[in-house]
Amino acid sequence: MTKSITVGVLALQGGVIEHLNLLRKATAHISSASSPTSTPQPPNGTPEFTFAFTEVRTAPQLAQCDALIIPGGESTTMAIVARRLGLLDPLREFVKIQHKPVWGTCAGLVMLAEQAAATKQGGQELVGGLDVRVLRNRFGTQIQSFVAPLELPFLGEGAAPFRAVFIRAPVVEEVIAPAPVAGEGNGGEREGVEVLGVFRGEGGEGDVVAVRQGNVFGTSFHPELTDDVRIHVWWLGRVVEAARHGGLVVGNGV
Ligand SMILES: NC(=O)CC[C@H](N)C(=O)O
Repeated sequence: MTKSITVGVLALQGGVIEHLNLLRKATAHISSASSPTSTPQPPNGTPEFTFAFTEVRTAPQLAQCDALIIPGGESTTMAIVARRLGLLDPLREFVKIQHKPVWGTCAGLVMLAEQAAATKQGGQELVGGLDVRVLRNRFGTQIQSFVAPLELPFLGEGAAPFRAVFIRAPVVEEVIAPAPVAGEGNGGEREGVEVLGVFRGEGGEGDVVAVRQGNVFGTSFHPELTDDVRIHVWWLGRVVEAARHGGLVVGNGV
């Protein structure tokens, strides 16, 4: 039987439509090579999954979702609106108790961090889920926005660099719970944080701009502002994997 996977984009503020557009475009690339349809297909021709993409503004809408994107925008505003709509605790439950796949871009990455430095006075509320501390606005103000080629090995060996768009972007300044090195267990607890992308600007030592911890993925930059579907395709692949395993994305392998 075909299973429907509902992917939400948190639509309180920020780049919602751009993500929805690229998600729709990405589905064309999820199919197996032998069946050029918009959904993954087993050999007998019945799609294993179909995707539905939807905007999320309320807790009941979130409850319909199998996976969620928190877009770029302004994390302080998003947190205030989420609090008013009673969405903060349902979001925390979605990420940290139900372990559903979640991807945060830019402000979304800030929301998914357990800690944020350079927050506004009095702090800001976060959803959490990634054991990292982010530093907001690492690359300056809006007019200092830039595009730079970024090597992302998780996109495959020899993958062309990704044109990464940085707009008042945060960086991961500290990984609080790193992924264990091969051979070392992590005591059966939740898996650690894998660094999936490092940006090396001029003279810089390298800024961590893409991380994953189990079901939670975060990027400092904005793939939805390009026409490059590769990261959306990769992430939807992880969502399909999670659906096959009944929720949690298992293991650290990418
Ligand atoms: N483009 C963005 O999403 C900017 C993020 C913003 N600086 C924040 O901290 O929320």
